[in-house]
Amino acid sequence: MIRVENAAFRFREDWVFRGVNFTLERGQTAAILGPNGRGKTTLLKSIVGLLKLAEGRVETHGRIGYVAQKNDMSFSYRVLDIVVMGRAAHVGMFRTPGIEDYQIARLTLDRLGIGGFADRIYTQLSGGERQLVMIARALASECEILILDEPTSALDFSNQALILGILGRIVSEDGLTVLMTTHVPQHAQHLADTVLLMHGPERQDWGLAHEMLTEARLEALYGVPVKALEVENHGRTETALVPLFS
Ligand SMILES: Nc1ncnc2c1ncn2[C@@H]1O[C@H](COP(=O)(O)OP(=O)(O)OP(=O)(O)O)[C@@H](O)[C@H]1O
Repeated sequence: MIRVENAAFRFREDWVFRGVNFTLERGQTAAILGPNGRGKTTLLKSIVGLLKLAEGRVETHGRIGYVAQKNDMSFSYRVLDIVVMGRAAHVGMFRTPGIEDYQIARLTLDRLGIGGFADRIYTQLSGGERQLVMIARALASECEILILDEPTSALDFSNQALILGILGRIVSEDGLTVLMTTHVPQHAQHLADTVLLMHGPERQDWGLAHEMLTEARLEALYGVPVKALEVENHGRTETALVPLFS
């Protein structure tokens, strides 16, 4: 569970956001959308405790796994060792990871379909491959809350589908609570129960995904026309949200 009450943050005198309120229940998924620079990353960092709110409070129940937007690790670690780092909370101080930690790390890589990366050097992977490894590291921590900052931004269509599928599965199978940012309304529509639209420092709209992800609300958010098109997907009728560029 994540509860955010009256949260506000500022860099020097500039408010990034004020009066953010929402409660994300255990086992639910929420997506945060908004134009660049509206404070999505800052809000996530405030929730995981990397930044301190100027006002308000955050309450979380359960271990948090956090996947940051940028993961420019410069050390030439093996992928398996990076994923094992996700086990830190289970390993304890002044101890080294054991066989079970390595087994869990390997199983997590397999679950993401990247078991073959285990012995590769992280810095030699592509941006999308690194993103998958960072998600594996967070999942290996056996977290109860997974917080992801644009988890699909560097991924091709096939890996977007893979990650959306995995996130959907871990919510239904493991009961994880997931909070993610995205610039793709379609991804929010696919995964999220609830959505936070960050318009600007004083305006954030929180509500059920189908109430937030509408043509009118997305047009107001991004300032470009958005069309909701009905499409067939595996026998189901879905709405595809498409921005129109002039
Ligand atoms: N360390 C910092 N010092 C001062 N201002 C900052 C700092 N980090 C971020 N900001 C500013 O805070 C605002 C919010 O940034 P943030 O990265 O949270 O936005 P975002 O919505 O995640 O953007 P994007 O979609 O581009 O990732 C921006 O105006 C940014 O310039």
